[in-house]
Amino acid sequence: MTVRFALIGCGAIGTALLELVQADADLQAAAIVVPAHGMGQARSVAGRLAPNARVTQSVPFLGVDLILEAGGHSAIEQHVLPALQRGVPAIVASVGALSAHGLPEQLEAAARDGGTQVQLIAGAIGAIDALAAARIGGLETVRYTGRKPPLAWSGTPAEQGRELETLTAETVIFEGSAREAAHLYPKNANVAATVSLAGLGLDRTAVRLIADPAVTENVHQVEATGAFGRFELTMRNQPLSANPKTSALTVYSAVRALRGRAAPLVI
Ligand SMILES: NC(=O)C1=CN([C@@H]2O[C@H](COP(=O)(O)OP(=O)(O)OC[C@H]3O[C@@H](n4cnc5c(N)ncnc54)[C@H](OP(=O)(O)O)[C@@H]3O)[C@@H](O)[C@H]2O)C=CC1
Ligand SMILES: O=C([O-])CC(=O)C(=O)O
Repeated sequence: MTVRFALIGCGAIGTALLELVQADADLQAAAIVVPAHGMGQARSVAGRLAPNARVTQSVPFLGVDLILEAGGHSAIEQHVLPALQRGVPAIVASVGALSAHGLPEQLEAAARDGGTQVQLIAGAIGAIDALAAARIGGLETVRYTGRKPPLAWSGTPAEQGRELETLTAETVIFEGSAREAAHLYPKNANVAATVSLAGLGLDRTAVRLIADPAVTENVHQVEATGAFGRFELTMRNQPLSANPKTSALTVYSAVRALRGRAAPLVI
């Protein structure tokens, strides 16, 4: 069975994903969906990595079995909700978008109306299976700390009142709930949203974000306690050269989710 997918967004994740799946016999990039100003660049990526894909500004009505979103928060309302309503299943990378009040419920309603399902990928973090399972027994505390090199926070509120390029010591740039973190840092705190949605929820998950000149990786730490016991997780992820805000593991997580739709055995 060949799964024909539409890729939403053709930036760092989208391009690296196309590169990894181009030789997969049972996956076919049927469409690449981008904003008007991104059509030229997406055509050039398609020419190199997905010559049979249509480059469009909206998900085609025909010939698409699945959509994979890697376009940013705005792509959820623009492309994912309508696709779900028409019965097309979706895999979502921009999990932080679900920090908007009402959006998780809208996604659920759209998927229910379309008789389909939306999958949020684990992305740059691990142990989401353990956390979601632990929730069933009852969680007490979940803490998430995201630590990245200073320049990975450029173009974010972390720049207010400080020069990221000249930081000499680790600096806490945010402390608060996962909901606030995901809202304020849409390109850097998707993991905060993922951890909270799997665990204690967007408002009860404590988040710290740190700009640290001593690290070269994107470091994600989760500490959880509950009836299951406790765990501490540290991920030291290599950033993508095309976008240092984003870890390479996010791409692998998206590819894994995609391959899982075509594979006869899934782990
Ligand atoms: N779940 C996780 O663990 C992680 C999730 N992410 C999220 O994944 C998403 C993609 O990341 P990444 O590839 O690194 O980001 P990039 O900025 O490299 O690529 C995103 C691309 O999508 C385009 N785009 C913007 N809006 C839309 C839209 N409405 N429809 C289609 N395309 C759109 C952008 O265009 P333009 O630049 O012109 O706006 C850009 O080309 C981001 O939301 C990011 O925050 C990232 C890392 C981890
Ligand atoms: O890719 C990462 O390391 C995490 C990230 O950007 C996010 O949580 O949005």
